[in-house]
Amino acid sequence: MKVKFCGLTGPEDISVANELKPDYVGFVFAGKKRRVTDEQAAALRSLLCHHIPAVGVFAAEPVEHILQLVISGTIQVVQLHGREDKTYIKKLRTQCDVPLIKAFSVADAADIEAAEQSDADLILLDNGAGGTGRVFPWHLLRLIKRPYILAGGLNLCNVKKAMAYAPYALDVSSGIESNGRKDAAKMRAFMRLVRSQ
Ligand SMILES: O=C(O)c1ccccc1N[C@@H]1O[C@H](COP(=O)(O)O)[C@@H](O)[C@H]1O
Repeated sequence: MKVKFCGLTGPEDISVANELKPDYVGFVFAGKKRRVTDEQAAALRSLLCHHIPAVGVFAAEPVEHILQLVISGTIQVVQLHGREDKTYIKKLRTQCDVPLIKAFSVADAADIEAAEQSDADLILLDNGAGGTGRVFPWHLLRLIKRPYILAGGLNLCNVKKAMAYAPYALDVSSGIESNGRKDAAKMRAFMRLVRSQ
């Protein structure tokens, strides 16, 4: 099962990622808590093992900005975490040829249905606006019929249960932090739990 470590902000986080080799790392260009500037993200990308794709996480970002980050090689995958509609996705697709992840906040069966109809390459199921550290009602996952990334409140206590739903990937941010910063011990423990399966 694939793993994405999201919201990396410092060189020390990248060292741990290079050691653990998650399938993706995420740089957040949205919200306040984990937001990085273009320059910070470019510096982090230059330290990151070149086999690990960097995912840019955005919320209703101008397409031109995303394009700049793709062209400069700062990010290799785009994750849309806002209310981007089909027109936005079409515009992005015509201008940049990278895998596209669309996040959906899940509260009920209608949200699952909306996610299933997405034009994105992969859908990501989350609770709320992203980075909240809260889970959504996982029993709704039995309704989903396409591969998905499971996000929202994953941590060392619930990751095994999450894996039983067999998502394409697990995406974790808050659950591998202590005092608002990435915690190397939690990152290692999370990866151990996933890879020991
Ligand atoms: O992490 C953030 O600060 C963030 C801000 C705005 C949009 C998305 C954000 N992160 C995404 O949130 C999920 C899960 O986070 P958590 O494990 O519940 O903290 C993940 O997809 C991040 O990419």
